[in-house]
Amino acid sequence: FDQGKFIPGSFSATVGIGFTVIHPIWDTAGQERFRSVTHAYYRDAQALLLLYDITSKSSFDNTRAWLTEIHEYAQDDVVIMLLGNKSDMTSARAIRRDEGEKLAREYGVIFLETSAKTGLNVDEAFMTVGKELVRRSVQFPVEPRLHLHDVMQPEKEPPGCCGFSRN
Ligand SMILES: Nc1nc2c(ncn2[C@@H]2O[C@H](COP(=O)(O)OP(=O)(O)OP(=O)(O)O)[C@@H](O)[C@H]2O)c(=O)[nH]1
Repeated sequence: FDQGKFIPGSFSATVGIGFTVIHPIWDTAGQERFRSVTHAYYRDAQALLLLYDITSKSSFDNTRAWLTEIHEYAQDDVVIMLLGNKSDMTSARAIRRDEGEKLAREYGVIFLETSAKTGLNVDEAFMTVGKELVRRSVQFPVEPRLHLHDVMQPEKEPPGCCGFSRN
């Protein structure tokens, strides 16, 4: 997915294809069988976008399991966004918007309905996550974990004049 839309024909089971905007973006596979692999991807993530398909009840039910698991494994201050994707497929809709909103409220995460096909709310989703990351970094600035003096060697006296000797 690129420039607010998905690229037709470019879909496959994905376990880590990404591109760089500010931070790397990883699209991990949502299937159960990849769950143990995906821990590694999202454990240190600052933001997570969790997508379900509004035409699929099972995909919606699956996001509840993901939200529970993310609470356990992800960083405490991670920004989580729940996205109900395929909102263009109105006639096949299986999950109402208010059901998505309710789930998001339950887990205290941000919610939007998107369409990767038409681009509806795709930019908004990334902008909202970006703004929330900035807001949190201003509100709760993170102490640097590594201090320069921890890694710098103390300056040593040069061994004699000019640092070399002649035989
Ligand atoms: N109409 C419509 N189709 C979409 C939309 N987003 C994705 N699709 C289609 O849905 C199918 C699955 O898309 P993927 O992006 O591979 O789904 P996924 O959940 O990431 O699948 P995995 O890579 O297995 O995790 C593809 O045929 C896409 O073309 C959307 O917003 N609207």
